[in-house]
Amino acid sequence: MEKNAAPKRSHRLVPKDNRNTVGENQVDNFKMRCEQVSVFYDNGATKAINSVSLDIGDNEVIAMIGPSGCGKSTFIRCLNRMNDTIEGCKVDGRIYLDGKNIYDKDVDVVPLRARVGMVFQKPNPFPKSIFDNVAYAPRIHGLVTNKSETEELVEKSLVRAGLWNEVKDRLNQPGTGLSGGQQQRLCIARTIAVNPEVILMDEPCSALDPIATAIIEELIEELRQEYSIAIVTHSMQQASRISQRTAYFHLGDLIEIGPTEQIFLNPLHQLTQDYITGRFG
Ligand SMILES: Nc1ncnc2c1ncn2[C@@H]1O[C@H](COP(=O)(O)OP(=O)(O)OP(=O)(O)O)[C@@H](O)[C@H]1O
Repeated sequence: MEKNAAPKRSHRLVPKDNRNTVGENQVDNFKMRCEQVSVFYDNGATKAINSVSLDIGDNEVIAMIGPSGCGKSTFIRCLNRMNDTIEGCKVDGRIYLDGKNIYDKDVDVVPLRARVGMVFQKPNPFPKSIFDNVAYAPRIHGLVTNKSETEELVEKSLVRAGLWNEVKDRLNQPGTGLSGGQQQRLCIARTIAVNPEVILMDEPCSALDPIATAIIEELIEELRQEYSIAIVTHSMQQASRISQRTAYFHLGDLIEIGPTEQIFLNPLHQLTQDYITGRFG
């Protein structure tokens, strides 16, 4: 597409007042399947997500976009039950990970959050050494039993997060002493150290400069070869650079979902079109 050219349109757009999801919300090779997920805050007084159904595919990056307050973070927090930690928050619907509903009563959230890891907006290393930041969770989950196994896993995770060369000579220094971009890669190393299947990222670059952002984006593309990644981003450029599919949310509704290129070049819904052309957001 020519720079600044208007998206081409070969169809009538679905009107704004129609809040049914348009586009293909399911994929054949899904890792997670969400069915009619609704989320309420304040003991049911506020509905933040309204019956959202979508799949997270194997080895894909799916971007969640939409105006502030539309429910992107609330939605991805459902995928590893992080909303359980918020008092008065209730989640309805079903979310399957490899065929098992993660909201079933017999699901233990500790191993679930290892399988579905999360990287937050603000890098949040533990107040520990770089080494212990990465070693902490594998030790707790019993993935390592001795020093050499731990060293091997820490190195492997830091290599995969693209941080090893920068920190290998100062592993005993505090993680909090790294730059913001390095801290975020440390948090990614910490997440992948427990061998997750899905990685959730909630605006992982919003606190970073453009160079650190570019490094994380390259890393996300590499990680996709091994994991499924769901990322919330405010940056439409970022969504179009790194994701294969995009989900557009508006006031708690999933308005449109589909291949990223289609969402940005040829959206089906008027609300998506308004958002990507900067009419609100
Ligand atoms: N802990 C909470 N308690 C009550 N309401 C909440 C809570 N967290 C979010 N909300 C509300 O739920 C709605 C969705 O918020 P959410 O943070 O998920 O949106 P978002 O799209 O991620 O926003 P942003 O892009 O600004 O981060 C908003 O109306 C918000 O005020």
